[in-house]
Amino acid sequence: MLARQGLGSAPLLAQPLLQLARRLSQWATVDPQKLSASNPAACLNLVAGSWQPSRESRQLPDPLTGEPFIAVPHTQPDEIAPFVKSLKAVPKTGLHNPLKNPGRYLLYGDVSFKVAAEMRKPEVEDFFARLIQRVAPKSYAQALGEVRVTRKFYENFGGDQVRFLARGFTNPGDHPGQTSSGNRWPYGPVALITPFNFPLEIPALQLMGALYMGNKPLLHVDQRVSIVAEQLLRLLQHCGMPAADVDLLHGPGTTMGATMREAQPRSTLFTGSQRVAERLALETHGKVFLEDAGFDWKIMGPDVAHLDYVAWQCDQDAYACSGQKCSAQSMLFAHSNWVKAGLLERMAALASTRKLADLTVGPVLSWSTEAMLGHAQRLLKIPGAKILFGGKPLTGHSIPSVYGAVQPTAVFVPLAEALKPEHFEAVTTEVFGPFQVVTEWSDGQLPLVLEACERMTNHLTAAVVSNDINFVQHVLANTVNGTTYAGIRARTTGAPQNHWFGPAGDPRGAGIGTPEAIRMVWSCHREVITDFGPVPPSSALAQS
Ligand SMILES: NC(=O)c1ccc[n+]([C@@H]2O[C@H](COP(=O)([O-])OP(=O)(O)OC[C@H]3O[C@@H](n4cnc5c(N)ncnc54)[C@H](O)[C@@H]3O)[C@@H](O)[C@H]2O)c1
Repeated sequence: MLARQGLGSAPLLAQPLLQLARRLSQWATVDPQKLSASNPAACLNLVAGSWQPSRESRQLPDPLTGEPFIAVPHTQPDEIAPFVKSLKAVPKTGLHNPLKNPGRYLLYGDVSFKVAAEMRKPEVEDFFARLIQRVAPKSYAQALGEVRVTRKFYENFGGDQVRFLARGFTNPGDHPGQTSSGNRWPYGPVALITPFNFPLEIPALQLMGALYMGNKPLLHVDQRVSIVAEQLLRLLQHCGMPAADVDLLHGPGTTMGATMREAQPRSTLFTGSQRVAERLALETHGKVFLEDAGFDWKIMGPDVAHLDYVAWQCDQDAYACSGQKCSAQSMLFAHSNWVKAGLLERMAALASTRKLADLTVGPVLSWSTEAMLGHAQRLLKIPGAKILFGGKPLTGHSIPSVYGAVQPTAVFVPLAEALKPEHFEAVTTEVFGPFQVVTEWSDGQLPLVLEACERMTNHLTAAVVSNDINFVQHVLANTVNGTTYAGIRARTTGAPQNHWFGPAGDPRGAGIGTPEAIRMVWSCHREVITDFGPVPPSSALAQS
């Protein structure tokens, strides 16, 4: 019942229209509206251009009702040989590079154009938004936002834009006939691993970057949501992508790990937890780009303005998608002027309007209810700590117990206590759910706030909320987060496709979304020095 309510929060397209769209487009193999225990979906692996089942399937529970509704291949390590063979067959020079098969740059410009056109159709947009909602429940607005950002990315790389990604440069040489040129070269066989929280956007943007630059990726998406990536691949094939350009491995992460150990991809992009990131960094001997944990902070300066807007942005940043964004606001440093102005009460009021019925709060896929409430209790042992709002389980639902369900929660911890070594680790632990830590600072305490930022280990997104240019510049000058928003409208979440998104301060840090991110993650620099002569006379040759 809840599932129906949540998913029905946007106007439903008439069923006949959806069916017509499905018939016309001829690529989708599931109907997100109809997925249920009596009508389960079945996923398939893709290897060397062919869709294949695995020996066993895993029955995934509907995150809102617990009913099994999707059978996904549970590929085991003794079934990975075809994936290893497929990746090993790829040369280091890739499927294309600036000197080989350049027509494929144009092919991918064309594929991107067609995918964008498909995604512009209301029924296709709705298809992906609802499929996302079924496996990673979030409000319709959030799911639709994910689809639209993805579509805009495809729009950005239509036409000649893929070819321009591989743009190089030349420098004059030392003598006639010599020039040097820098080229963007692919790695060839590569791996791409993505988590559950953005089932369409993260796989789509990183996958295309890999393909655009001439690599052949082995894609693995968290098994609980990989049905979305499979449907995306079917759409890509429909729009002209050669079927053998990508392999898709459904199954446990450990099977992907085993495949990588055997196939030895020449580069890997991993998005997910810090635990798995560090493991892969060791296993790949450092040949990995990382988008890992996000413990994201927001510092509010002394200048209070636009209280309603700023409170709304805080609520969005901390609790949209039930806090399951790597960019979610994990810690808020509010200047006492904001606290006096009533910011925290407004945030509490906004959080109280979130409800399961429209999925503005919903299941948490990687933290249980007990773990989140246990973490709150741990924080409450810190002197002066208190619950500002939330801190209780959601009630009246059928979310299976493997998933978490808590109210949007904020725990206040005094700044001086948060900084103590015995508390700092707990205070700065990323809870991947609707959970944030709030603290307050006063005039003269900015060095303590900046000390907290200096001691944190992850530097993904950050926000400096102020229109005081000197204050903003001081905070920016003394922090490193890779995606930092500054100004009274600063946020931590909602990265669109028009700017770089990724961590900083770690040489393994990856990026997503922009031409620079694609070039950095999915290609390497190759310098070619041409030296065709004329050759100087023998009399001019001196030994050195
Ligand atoms: N920095 C970013 O851009 C970004 C974006 C989204 C999520 N995240 C982070 O992801 C985390 C949430 O996701 P999670 O906890 O489900 O991540 P996770 O690390 O458990 O899983 C991520 C992916 O890794 C795979 N995996 C697991 N073990 C593996 C192994 N041994 N070898 C190869 N692959 C393996 C999983 O199947 C999944 O596809 C949060 O910490 C969040 O901040 C980061």
